[in-house]
Amino acid sequence: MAGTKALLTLENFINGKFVPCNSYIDSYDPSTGDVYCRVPNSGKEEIDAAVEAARAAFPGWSARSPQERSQVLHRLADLLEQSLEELAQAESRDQGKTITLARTMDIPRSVQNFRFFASSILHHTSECTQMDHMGCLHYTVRAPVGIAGLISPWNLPLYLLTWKVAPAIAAGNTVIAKPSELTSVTAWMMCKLLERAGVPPGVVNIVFGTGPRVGEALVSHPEVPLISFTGSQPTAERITQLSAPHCKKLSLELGGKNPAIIFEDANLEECIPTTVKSSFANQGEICLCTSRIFVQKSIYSEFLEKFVEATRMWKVGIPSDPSASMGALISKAHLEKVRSYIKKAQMEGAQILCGEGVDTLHLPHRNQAGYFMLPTVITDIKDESCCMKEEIFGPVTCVVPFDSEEEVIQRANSVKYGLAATVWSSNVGRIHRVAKKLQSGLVWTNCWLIRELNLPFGGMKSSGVGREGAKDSYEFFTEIKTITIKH
Ligand SMILES: NC(=O)c1ccc[n+]([C@@H]2O[C@H](COP(=O)([O-])OP(=O)(O)OC[C@H]3O[C@@H](n4cnc5c(N)ncnc54)[C@H](O)[C@@H]3O)[C@@H](O)[C@H]2O)c1
Ligand SMILES: N/C(=C\C=C\C=O)C(=O)O
Repeated sequence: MAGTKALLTLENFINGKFVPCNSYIDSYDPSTGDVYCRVPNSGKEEIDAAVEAARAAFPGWSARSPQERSQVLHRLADLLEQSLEELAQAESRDQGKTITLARTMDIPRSVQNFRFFASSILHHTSECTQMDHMGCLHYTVRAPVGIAGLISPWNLPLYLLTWKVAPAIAAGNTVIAKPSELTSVTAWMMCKLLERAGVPPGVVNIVFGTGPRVGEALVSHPEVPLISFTGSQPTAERITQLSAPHCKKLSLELGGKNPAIIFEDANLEECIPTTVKSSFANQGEICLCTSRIFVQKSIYSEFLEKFVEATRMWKVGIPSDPSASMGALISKAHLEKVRSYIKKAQMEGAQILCGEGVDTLHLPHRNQAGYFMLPTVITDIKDESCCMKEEIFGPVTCVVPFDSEEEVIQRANSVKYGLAATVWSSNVGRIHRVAKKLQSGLVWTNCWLIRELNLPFGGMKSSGVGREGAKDSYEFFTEIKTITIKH
């Protein structure tokens, strides 16, 4: 345990109050490797207190009209926006991402999440059917489920936490959220704004700590009927097991092994910079990042040369450097895991064209122990290699050639995941055909990560269960009832 002097110390937020914890976990600054923060190491006791608060707050909050709840969400969005710079600095320091990404993506999107659900909650309708021959009218009503358990990962901390909190409370639930123990700071900062936004005590409770301890206490609690989880597939398996005895409602947003398919008629001027970004944005730590690039044979050499050149321009720097394209990875353990994949690829005879082990990374003296690595491009690798099958979740991408449309679809689909794919071609017919055949919850063609929040977001196969979005999140965070009136 590090000395506690000058360390930022977080507290749980339960029933509208900050509450200290009996024990704490060290949290590291990824750019230096130094401990800089203490995160509550909560457990069952804290979950019990949060459940009590959420239970007490539920009748009042769920009885408010959608318009009243919407106003509260709008106020929270405004307050987050007023703190944008402070939140961006904190997110960048806590996660290792560049300040530019935190300023332009993470925090603006967190604001947008509240604004979006504040608006969408006002526009849902229900179904009604007539059965005149029986003298009956049938209709549906929806009601909030109750206490929602929300578990989020470390890669887009406030972005993904608010993507769950906003629809859950908009629909009238009360929530207990557990952010990743590796990146808890911005969630704690948001708690400071809740009272001013008009969120009543107990509506949003945030309990910090590790997955096995506080995460499992939340998932196992019999009074939490619903769990919305974003994270890895092995954790999802555990959550599914723990939820099964209670028949909980589950939403699981998991990992990916996302292909980019580049046909010979692709516009390479747009495709190359976008594919560098889709491979290495946020250090490759986005579930939607490209990690398998299939390039049609006739343009393979040209693509590879230009792609490697563009990757070498992708600057790795300290997170606070506004000119950096990539910061530090989340942890020492994760850095080692990512590096181990590169070693395995080398042992299998693959070629590392740039990055780790090939180029030299220059860092300021005080960042030498930070968790940095260069964006790395692997080629001459078999589809069966673990680098082509498993989620690496780091700045590593593999480039391989293909001959035909049919072949590339089969190869792209040959992994257990099915989250996001990109397809590059100027042939509209082909784009529609290929997009339809890919086993992927999301397909971006001639672009990447353009989000339309109204539409379903999520993966198929081992990438998850359920979808998030305006209608999908509303349906998940409510229970439907069919009522029949005989007249
Ligand atoms: N599909 C998506 O939308 C999406 C988005 C972001 C990240 N991800 C995935 O998340 C993973 C990276 O995030 P991670 O390493 O934080 O994932 P993780 O599964 O290790 O942790 C995610 C969250 O679950 C908690 N947790 C861990 N063990 C738990 C347990 N036994 N019970 C309850 N909670 C537990 C963690 O503390 C954390 O809050 C990658 O696989 C990535 O693809 C998916
Ligand atoms: N859930 C979303 C993104 C997930 C990214 C994973 O790392 C979103 O954009 O809504």
